[in-house]
Amino acid sequence: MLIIENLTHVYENGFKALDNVSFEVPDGQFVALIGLSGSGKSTLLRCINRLLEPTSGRIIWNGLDVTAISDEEIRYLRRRIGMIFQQFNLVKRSKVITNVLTGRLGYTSPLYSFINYFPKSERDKALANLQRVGIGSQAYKRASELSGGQQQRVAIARALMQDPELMLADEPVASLDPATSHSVMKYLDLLNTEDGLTILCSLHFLSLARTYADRVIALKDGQLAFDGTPEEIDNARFKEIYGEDAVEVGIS
Ligand SMILES: Nc1ncnc2c1ncn2[C@@H]1O[C@H](COP(=O)(O)OP(=O)(O)OP(=O)(O)O)[C@@H](O)[C@H]1O
Repeated sequence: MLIIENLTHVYENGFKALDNVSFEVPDGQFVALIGLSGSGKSTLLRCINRLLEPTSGRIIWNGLDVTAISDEEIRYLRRRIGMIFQQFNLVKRSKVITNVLTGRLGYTSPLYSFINYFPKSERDKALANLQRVGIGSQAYKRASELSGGQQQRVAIARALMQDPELMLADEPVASLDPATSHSVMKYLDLLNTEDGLTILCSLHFLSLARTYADRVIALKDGQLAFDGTPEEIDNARFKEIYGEDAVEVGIS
């Protein structure tokens, strides 16, 4: 269970990007985080794994007060929480499998990565995770040779090396075309339904949230603007979240 309690984040320049946000996510839920660009989605996701320091409020994850932990505990936290990003963040000139193996770094000796040696058990795990996201055959190509959708699946496989219990996805398909977006989203969906992985995923397109999420949380100007099922978002709610002039466009 993830509990967000009165979370506020104020950037150094004084801008309040998150304003007293509260909600709870039970284990195993697929939550889409929506809202206009600048509404605070990335800020919220980054507070959860302490890439950003919350200004006030609390985040409790599986009983652990994330807002009050030591640096040592932050390392443990980041091992248990996977994260993927809009720009994939791969080392493009390295092989796909090497990129995936770096996801295991919190677990194995740093010396392994320094000498570019990983034990067979780790390599087998990396290959299995690549197979899981449908790109086992690409393991020995350079990451730069893969398409955007494939690169994002490498990033998912890398996050899976941590055996995460929670996956944070920050606009994972915002750089991809519609068809490719589904090829990434369907694997997040698979990990959610087959492994019960809890997913918190920010998305630009509400239609993707409608297809994949159990629940939608919307932010507007850093405040919680909606929390409910995708079906509950009718035209009036849509305009509350995105503004009067907004029109829903599909991604199909
Ligand atoms: N380092 C920073 N210093 C000051 N303001 C910031 C900083 N980073 C982000 N912001 C501002 O905080 C607000 C929320 O940003 P955030 O990236 O969380 O929004 P978002 O909903 O994820 O948007 P996008 O969809 O564009 O990524 C924005 O207005 C942004 O300009």
